Amino acid sequence: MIVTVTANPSVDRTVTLPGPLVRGSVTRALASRAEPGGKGVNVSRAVQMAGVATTALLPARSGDPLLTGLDTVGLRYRTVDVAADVRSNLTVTEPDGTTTKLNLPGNPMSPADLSALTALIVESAATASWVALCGSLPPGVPDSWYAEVASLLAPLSCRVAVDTSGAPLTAFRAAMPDVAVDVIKPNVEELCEMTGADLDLLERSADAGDFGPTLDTARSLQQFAGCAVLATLGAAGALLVTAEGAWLATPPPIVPVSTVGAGDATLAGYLLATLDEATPAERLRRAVAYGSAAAALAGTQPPTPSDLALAAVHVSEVATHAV
Ligand SMILES: O=P(O)(O)OC[C@@]1(O)O[C@H](CO)[C@@H](O)[C@@H]1O
Repeated sequence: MIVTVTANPSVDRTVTLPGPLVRGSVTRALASRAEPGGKGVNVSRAVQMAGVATTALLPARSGDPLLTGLDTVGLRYRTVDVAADVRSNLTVTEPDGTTTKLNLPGNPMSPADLSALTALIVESAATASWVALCGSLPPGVPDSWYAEVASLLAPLSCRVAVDTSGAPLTAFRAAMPDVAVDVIKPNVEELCEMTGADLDLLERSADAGDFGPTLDTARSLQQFAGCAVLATLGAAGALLVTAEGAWLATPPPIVPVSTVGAGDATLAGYLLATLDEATPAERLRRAVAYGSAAAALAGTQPPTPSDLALAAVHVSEVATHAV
């Protein structure tokens, strides 16, 4: 059972444009779609499509359109009943796959609702092999909350994954290595936020085909935090650094349609592969196959196993040096 936590879920509205987005003008859009979203929800949806048991934990009032969406796709969830509607996040996609996202802060969460969500996580974790803590935190939730939850989960037998950004990520970084998790999934910007590495340098090197500085940065985070680091590299793929080694994976060429949820699919692929006791290289292969399959789908759709081009993902073991 993979349990996901989305403290700040969303209804994802995607608008498809016929051409490039022109700021300050009226554009006649081609189509729109609305889907249940939020990072943990997306992870759960991909896990569910793979036929593996999953429960998404989230705050939402009974009857919320997000829950109606989850009922439609048959995703199992447990909620803390809150007063306000779940936020809507807007995505605008252009024909070349350029994806622009406008995310709202979410509704303030009361201390009582937060305590109820924390208790629900601990209760659900008792039967979980993984608990994935995903996404931003709504107003009212302290930035340190993920670290608190991870500490509560530490004595349990479940493994813990963290995928967040901004202030909650900074707070989580400050709590490490005392607060231990099993895997953390930063993108390159987040990797730099966590390590103080020079984003410009990493990006310039990557553009020149040299992932060495990114790998070394991920190694230093892995050594500091003691957990696996699954770092996403956008269209270039992802890398995995563990105590045993480091691997770089590049995806097959795809026609990008919407990158929303690609990172969540990547995490889902990684978690699913661990349930099969796959080697680190194969975990990374599955992660990258999931991420690139998600980017080729419209809106926030989760990929299914039949969407994966596993054999076309190139995985190689690479050397790293701590920085
Ligand atoms: O505002 P957050 O919590 O950082 O991200 C929320 C979000 O952008 O993440 C998912 C894609 O990863 C979307 O379903 C959702 O709209």
